[in-house]
Amino acid sequence: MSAAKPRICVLISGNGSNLQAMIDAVEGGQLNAEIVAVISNRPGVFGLERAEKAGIPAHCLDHKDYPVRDEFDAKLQSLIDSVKPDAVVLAGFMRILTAEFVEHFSGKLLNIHPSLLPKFKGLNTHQRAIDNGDSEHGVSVHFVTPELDGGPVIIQSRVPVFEDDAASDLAERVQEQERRIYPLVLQWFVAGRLTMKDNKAVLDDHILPPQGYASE
Ligand SMILES: Nc1nc2c(c(=O)[nH]1)N[C@@H](CN(C=O)c1ccc(C(=O)N[C@@H](CCC(=O)O)C(=O)O)cc1)CN2
Ligand SMILES: NCC(=O)N[C@@H]1O[C@H](COP(=O)([O-])[O-])[C@@H](O)[C@H]1O
Repeated sequence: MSAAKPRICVLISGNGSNLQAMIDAVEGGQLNAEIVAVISNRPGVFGLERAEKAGIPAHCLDHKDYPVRDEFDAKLQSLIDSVKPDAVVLAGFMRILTAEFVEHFSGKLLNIHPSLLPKFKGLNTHQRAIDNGDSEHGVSVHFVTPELDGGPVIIQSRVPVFEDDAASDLAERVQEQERRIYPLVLQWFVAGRLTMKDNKAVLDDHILPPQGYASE
């Protein structure tokens, strides 16, 4: 009998391009895990269709049904616990999570953020980089902590910003890197090579620098 694979629960809010990269990596053998559930806080998003097409249980927990943030997070936590994940992966998930929720999943809660953290925490990162006149931008994968986008960075990938870039152009360039690095990080995690210790990201027993592992 084959050993059970590490279990990943993915949280989304929209298109699901990062989810699709994970699905493709599982199906292609680059990610040795099982995506056991996809949960969206918004109904009718394409990411839910991607999950259903891949035969993955897809759930919508509409945050609009829970005006109180703590109640939404408690319901979300209970749903996630029911699938017994080894990793909880935020992939375009657009809700700020309460400290209680984050602590409950501490050390196995990851996020991908479309900026070179600590620059541009929060939203609208591509337009902010353009407005700031930056010549370089990128993406960070990090462990999630209660501080919004403040968790220890695991890896970053950089892209150029061109003078005639619109935010959509830059987003496309960044998302090409996202699709490359997130499955890689998840494989590190499910293989037991990546952990969070004392609010630091540790890969193969080496504490990673603030910018994380330097991706080519
Ligand atoms: N406690 C934490 N929660 C979350 C983190 C985190 O690091 N700590 N990462 C974010 C992901 N994220 C950026 O990568 C992010 C998501 C959402 C928001 C935000 O302002 N959300 C608003 C609603 C916005 C909307 O619905 O369009 C809100 O929750 O009120 C900022 C950054 C995930 N959560
Ligand atoms: N603050 C979180 C955030 O902005 N996440 C960003 O949402 C986009 C859509 O993701 P998706 O195509 O995987 O749904 C991605 O670029 C991701 O970095």
